[in-house]
Amino acid sequence: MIPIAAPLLADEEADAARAVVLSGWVSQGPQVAAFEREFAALVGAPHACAVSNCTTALQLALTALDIGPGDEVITVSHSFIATANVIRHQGATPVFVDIEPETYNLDCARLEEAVTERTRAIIVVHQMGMPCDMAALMAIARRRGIAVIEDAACAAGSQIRMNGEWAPIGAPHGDIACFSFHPRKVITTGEGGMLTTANAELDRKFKLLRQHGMSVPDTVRHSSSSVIFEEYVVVGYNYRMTDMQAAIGRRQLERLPDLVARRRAVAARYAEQLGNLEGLRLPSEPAWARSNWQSYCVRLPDRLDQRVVMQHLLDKGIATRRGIMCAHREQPYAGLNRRQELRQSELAQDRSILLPIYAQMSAEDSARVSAAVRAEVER
Ligand SMILES: C[C@H]1O[C@H](OP(=O)(O)OP(=O)(O)OC[C@H]2O[C@@H](n3cnc4c(=O)[nH]c(N)nc43)[C@H](O)[C@@H]2O)[C@@H](O)[C@@H](O)[C@@H]1N
Ligand SMILES: O=C(O)CCC(=O)C(=O)O
Repeated sequence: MIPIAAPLLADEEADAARAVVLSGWVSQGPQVAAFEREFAALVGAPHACAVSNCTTALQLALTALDIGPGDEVITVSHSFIATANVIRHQGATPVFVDIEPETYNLDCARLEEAVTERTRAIIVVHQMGMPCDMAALMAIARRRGIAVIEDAACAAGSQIRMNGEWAPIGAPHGDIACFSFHPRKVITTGEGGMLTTANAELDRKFKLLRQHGMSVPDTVRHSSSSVIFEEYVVVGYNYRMTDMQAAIGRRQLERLPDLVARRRAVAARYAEQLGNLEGLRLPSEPAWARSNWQSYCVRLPDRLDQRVVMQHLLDKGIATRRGIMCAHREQPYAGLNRRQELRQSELAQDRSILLPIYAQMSAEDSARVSAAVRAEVER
């Protein structure tokens, strides 16, 4: 069976987790602090804050920006449902903008028509690891005074060229970037997330909010020679990452450049093997983007039925997924007023499929997938 995805975890990660277990300190502690420092350095961000997953990272981002009832947050419907859910959980209103079919990312040409005087933030998704056009987006956001949160759940290791310079996603290019370390992502800690920002005050808020609003962290009190009484200065959450997870994350970070290089090689093989198929549209990078290829999404010819193609591939032992879901088609969002048609989002969900891609995928396996796709298209 060729899976849709597979994390690359080995002895290094197992040994790192074992060492933490045997150390006796397993909750958020020195490993989390080191993981934050190393992640910040890798993406070129002044600050990083580790949390339990990317969904809680997005929630903290909105909370730190004081987004709540009466506020509107612009995002895409075409994303994993957590992107919309975090807006709803704040009591704010998600406003969906359509995507551009080439990158599956927010169509910046459709952005301004969705802005109102209530728009407080944009959650822009770097979908499947492909950077969104941040130059175009930030020009609009800055002009209109709207905060920008990057949902970089899939985008650790992706790069964008801004003002002539290549930079990792997460620098950040908006106000806050949020990452996921779910096993379906390029690097994993089982569950896990990270917020990066250049704003020290926002970082201070994230670190307070993730740990119950506690004024002096338990780690500090634990190693203090004088008695300290902590206070609880805001209504916080428990969104901590454990030291076992962080220790695994540190080993995964060391692998990140190699993991991305290997995924890029798999994507290049797909492009070569599937490039000349009539009616099949392959993903491609704009000149200013380098994807980590978290997912490889192909748009099927209109005459093919997505589910039938997926079943034929599964019958041959090849797992796929349908195009990224659209939140506006799910029950919790069915009654939401829509400000624009989401035609490209719906077409992307209904007419695309995600092919298997992971760092350790053999050339033989990607050739098998390509041959199976070719058979469907030429059927
Ligand atoms: C591109 C999108 O990818 C993912 O969406 P998706 O539709 O592929 O998600 P799901 O179908 O729920 O996929 C999760 C899959 O991720 C794999 N997976 C999940 N957890 C594990 C794991 O621990 N080990 C291994 N080996 N594989 C794991 C399984 O194949 C599982 O089916 C999500 O991560 C989205 O957030 C993302 N936008
Ligand atoms: O639950 C999932 O499938 C993905 C969610 C995720 O990536 C996260 O919250 O970190």
